[in-house]
Amino acid sequence: MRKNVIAGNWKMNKVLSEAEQFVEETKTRIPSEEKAESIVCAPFPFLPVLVEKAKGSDLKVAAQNMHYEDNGAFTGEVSPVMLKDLGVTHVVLGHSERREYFAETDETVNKKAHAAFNHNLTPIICVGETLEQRENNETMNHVEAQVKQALSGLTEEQVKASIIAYEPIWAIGTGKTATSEQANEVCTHIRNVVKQFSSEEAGEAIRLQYGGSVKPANVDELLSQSDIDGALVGGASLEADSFVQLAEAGAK
Ligand SMILES: O=C(CO)COP(=O)(O)O
Repeated sequence: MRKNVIAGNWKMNKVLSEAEQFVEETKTRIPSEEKAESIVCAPFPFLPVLVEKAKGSDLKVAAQNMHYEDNGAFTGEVSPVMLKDLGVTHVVLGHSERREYFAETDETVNKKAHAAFNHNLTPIICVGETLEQRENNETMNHVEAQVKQALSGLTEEQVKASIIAYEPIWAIGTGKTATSEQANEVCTHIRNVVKQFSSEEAGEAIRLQYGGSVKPANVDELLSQSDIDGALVGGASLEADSFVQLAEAGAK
């Protein structure tokens, strides 16, 4: 049985005091780690404080991006070495907003996935199609190419440990959720792609999240689907009560 993983992606929101308050309010209310994984993906400046605050609880702290090099002349960037040193456990890679606004490519996502594993960080790799691609029936091919390139060169064990978030771009922040059938159809395809690309076992083990206007009212239906093992949540993860409800849904 794959354990659900519920991750709140705060994007560029909150100030430190609000972030601290969120962790204070949620860390004792989320389900135990044996039942579901609960993660907050916070802006870089909050990470050390949040890791410290979440210590001893089941809440994990993730970064929303990182560079693939360990160190060097990359002004403004943050390395996997720095994240690991802080006690961060997961890192979101290739979010569609980074692909669109910050020139993230499948190639850099792949380099970052390798860098994450080199430093014992679990990557949450985002893939998904635009509305135009969906309307042109290109969803499956597009997502398949993104998945194959992101996972290229990883070992079977690394593929098994990866998390892929399927986030149709047209459903992000729009209030338009993919139907649970639409979401599952793509996740099933991703799982089959991983089975062919890596191994049957890796395809069974890898966890696939859905993201795009997930909220407490639709999360149960999405998580009940055969190939959806969690959610990557933007807007509805910003409030403590809503995040706790989502995390609880992951443990059902
Ligand atoms: O991009 C997302 C999570 O990474 C989804 O955002 P929303 O849940 O706000 O649609």
